[in-house]
Amino acid sequence: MSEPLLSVRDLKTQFFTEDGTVRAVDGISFDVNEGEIVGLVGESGAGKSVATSSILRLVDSPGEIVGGEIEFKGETIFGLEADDDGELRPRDEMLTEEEMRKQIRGREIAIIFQDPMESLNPVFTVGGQLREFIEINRGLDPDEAKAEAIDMLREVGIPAPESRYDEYPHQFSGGMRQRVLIAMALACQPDLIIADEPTTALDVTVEGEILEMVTDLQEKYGTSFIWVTHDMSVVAEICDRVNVMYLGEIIEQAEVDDLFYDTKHPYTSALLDSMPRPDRTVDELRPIEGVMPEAIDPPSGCRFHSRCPEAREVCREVHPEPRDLSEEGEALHTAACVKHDAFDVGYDESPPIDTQATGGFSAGFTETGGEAE
Ligand SMILES: Nc1ncnc2c1ncn2[C@@H]1O[C@H](COP(=O)(O)OP(=O)(O)OP(=O)(O)O)[C@@H](O)[C@H]1O
Ligand code: NI
Repeated sequence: MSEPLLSVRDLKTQFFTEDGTVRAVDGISFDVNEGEIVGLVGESGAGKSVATSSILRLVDSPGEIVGGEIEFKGETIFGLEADDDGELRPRDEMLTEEEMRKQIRGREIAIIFQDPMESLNPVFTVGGQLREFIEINRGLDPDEAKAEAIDMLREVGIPAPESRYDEYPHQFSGGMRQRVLIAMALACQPDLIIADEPTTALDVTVEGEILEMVTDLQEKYGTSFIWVTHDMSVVAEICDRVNVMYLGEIIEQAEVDDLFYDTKHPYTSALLDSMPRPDRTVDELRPIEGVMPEAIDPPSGCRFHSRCPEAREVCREVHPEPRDLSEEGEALHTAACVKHDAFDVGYDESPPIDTQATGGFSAGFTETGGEAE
């Protein structure tokens, strides 16, 4: 197999706040291969955005990447080594801040955010901004860059691109603005586009159209994507492989069909049960019980145990690292859950525990309530 385009190993990013250390990304590993759309999925606060900004080394104080390796096309975006005194310092071959700015960000790795108005300047025309971006990054002269900008607007499905070129961002709908950002991301022909929930704010029809367009463009240009979302139906629609995040960790990683039809982590099952599906009625929808604990003080053992319907005593004690649970000859499928035999820590003998998901509390209340009446 060829080298992955991007490889992330044991990445840790923390925020040093007054209340303590927030372990926003706590040792995640995953790859992105050429031409793949890789999903990063999980509830709000799971660490998806911190993970993607770490890849571009765009973590602001009080945040810091404190460990791990990020390799992109054989170059070291992040990597530490111990010096003679045992202190960790950046490895010599780690790209400098200037190299990140000039070579990587926007050019080789582009990023698209949820809110297009963060990236578009309201006082300049859409076309002007796109043209300038192409001029600067690709060294084209203004006329060539304008022609290219119009082509790109057409490419992302903006009708009458010649006339819309001179309009301002507020004259575009949310969906059209998001298409402009995709055009901008594609304009430098990057190898990787990171999309951080770009369709979350859009209505479902517009979202569907954009996802379809992205799939087409991906095939045409062969660009790799990391697609961040909390929505499993988006994952189903466009991803080849998926990483499920919970409280700073990747708890399951698989090809999209394996994730849906051979789910191995109870959190992934819970996410899937909470999602509307054509083959289910609304009554069958089950929201995930409880709230995600704070990343500043994660639960002991498995971080999901406090909300897990299958939690046992051992889950409170053992912190599982993801393991490959695929059969021989199958694609990689990792999960971090000790209910699988591969972990061999005594799950089967361990007594079940009450959690927010087993109805431990609510069952108690209903019983007493019933008796009182
Ligand atoms: N500047 C910051 N200072 C302190 N904590 C932060 C900061 N930025 C993020 N965090 C914390 O890091 C954790 C991960 O946040 P992140 O934004 O990556 O979540 P997310 O999965 O992208 O969620 P969402 O779906 O809401 O975008 C959260 O606990 C968040 O509170
Ligand atoms: Ni986010």
